Amino acid sequence: MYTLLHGFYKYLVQKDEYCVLILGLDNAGKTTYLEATKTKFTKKYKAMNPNRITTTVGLNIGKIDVDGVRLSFWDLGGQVELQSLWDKTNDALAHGSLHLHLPDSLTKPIARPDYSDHQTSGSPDYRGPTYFAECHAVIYIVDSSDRERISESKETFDRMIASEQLSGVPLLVLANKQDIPDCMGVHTVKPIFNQNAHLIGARDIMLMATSALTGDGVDEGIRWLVDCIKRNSSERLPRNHDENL
Ligand SMILES: Nc1nc2c(ncn2[C@@H]2O[C@H](COP(=O)(O)OP(=O)(O)OP(=O)(O)O)[C@@H](O)[C@H]2O)c(=O)[nH]1
Ligand SMILES: [Mg+2]
Repeated sequence: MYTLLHGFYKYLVQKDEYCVLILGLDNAGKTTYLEATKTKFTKKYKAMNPNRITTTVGLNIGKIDVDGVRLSFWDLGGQVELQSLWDKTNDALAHGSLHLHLPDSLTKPIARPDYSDHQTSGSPDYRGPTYFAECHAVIYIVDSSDRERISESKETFDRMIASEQLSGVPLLVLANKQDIPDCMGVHTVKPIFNQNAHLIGARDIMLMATSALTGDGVDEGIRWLVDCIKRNSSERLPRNHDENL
């Protein structure tokens, strides 16, 4: 009886939880965007001063509730030597199966969602689920003011979407830093990211303008993504999906 009532209570109050990876080159504005998103969707959230945001070595996590679901964001560092972690798991670091020249802080396990359900302790080869396999959507952030690195950003994007583990996952590409005069507008960034469209496959994809610094475009992007995640939820079930309910 208790189990039944508890299950019913959970059904009433528990929100479906989905994970969103925030990726892009270093300096694209990922962490600033995560702060802007938390500010937009969390009442009384005290945003961090953008000047105090430093380059990410490891992972930042943030949660928001929007349109009846909970989104958990994983904001990973974009520096070249950190990109190889995008399709890995923290457990690979913990087991020493990666041999990268990384700062000490990264050779220790970094904070990330609790995957204890999936752990099979004792196996040195255990790799666990990867960020790519576990996420429900990807936000890819582009620095629209950096013409010199736009092709590097596109190449990195192509490598990312070629991953089988991301197939069918909705993608929101953000042409960020639109507040900077003379930045590339959507009409310039879009055709660049539309090249090699065959790699994109069958999935929802949208390119939008945004400024993580002013918050412009944050709301629209997140609401679009939530609609796509909900539509795709029979393919990628929410994290807290309970088959007994
Ligand atoms: N003008 C302007 N500056 C921005 C915007 N978004 C981010 N920045 C600046 O760009 C720089 C890098 O921002 P971060 O958020 O740290 O970039 P990141 O993508 O997280 O970088 P890594 O953690 O190294 O991967 C900072 O100086 C930010 O203030 C924006 O929309 N407009
Ligand atoms: Mg960062």
